[in-house]
Amino acid sequence: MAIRVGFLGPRATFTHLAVEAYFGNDVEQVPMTTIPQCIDAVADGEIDLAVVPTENALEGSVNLTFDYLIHERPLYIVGEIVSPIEQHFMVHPKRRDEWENTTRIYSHSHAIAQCHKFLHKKFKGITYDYATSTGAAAQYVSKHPDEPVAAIANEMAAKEYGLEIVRANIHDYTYNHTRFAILHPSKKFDYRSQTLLSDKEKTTLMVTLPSDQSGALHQVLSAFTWRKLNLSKIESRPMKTGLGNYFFIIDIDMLVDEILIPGAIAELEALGCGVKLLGSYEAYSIKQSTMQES
Ligand SMILES: O=C(O)C(=O)C[C@]1(C(=O)O)C=C[C@@H](O)C=C1
Repeated sequence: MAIRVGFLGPRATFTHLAVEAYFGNDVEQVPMTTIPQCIDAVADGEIDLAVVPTENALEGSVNLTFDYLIHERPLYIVGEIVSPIEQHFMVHPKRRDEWENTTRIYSHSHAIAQCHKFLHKKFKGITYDYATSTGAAAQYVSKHPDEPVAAIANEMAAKEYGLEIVRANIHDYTYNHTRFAILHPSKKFDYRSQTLLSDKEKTTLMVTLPSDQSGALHQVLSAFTWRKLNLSKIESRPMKTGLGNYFFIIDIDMLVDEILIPGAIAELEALGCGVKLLGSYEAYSIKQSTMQES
């Protein structure tokens, strides 16, 4: 039976592109409407793996993903896909010649945030509507040919939903990439991409600090520093238990070994920190596509 992979759908989202690039035709693709639905489905065993966005180079973390994983349904990260993101402005073909009269722009909040410079210049004061994904926005535009609405989405979405790209590559900065996590209920899932090569090994930890202890974060960092463990990310998120209560997501640039990472974790625990392993996995990168700016 094929592996079932859920992802933030519908078809032709960036998450879907990441799934296609990593898994090819090997798996059964299961589009879901929201990130929590993807996480619930894998936690409940309805699918084997879920692929969800975690971080964008221009807009930062996808907070919903980490918040839902930390507070609601704990799962492990068993792999990571890093994909280039090219945002295009698209309308229904009926509105091809009047696209500049658009009065409503529809997309995922992250996609809109990645294109603020273009939107500010071309559509100052316009209304934005937030969709569950860029693909959902494109699907909506295709079903409402008479509304003066445009979507921001990728090239696959324009093809899938029969839309016309009237401005390509509208994201504010050329280096625009998003990370996607592959999630599973246990620490390891035996699958290797046949199409992409792994280019990095990572371990992600969640760390809570002991309350009211001066220099605690400094001590946490030094547990990694003196072991020469390279950190590629440290980010704080609210615990949702009170103002000023935060946890940290820390990415270490290596797989869990027998000595260094267990030693750092033991040191943090001795300091009174809470430490949880969120995953130890390989990261894979997708190459840039070829669409040029119009
Ligand atoms: O809406 C999509 O197409 C998604 O896959 C989600 C998402 C995100 O959550 O950041 C993924 C990549 C882009 O950065 C924009 C949107």
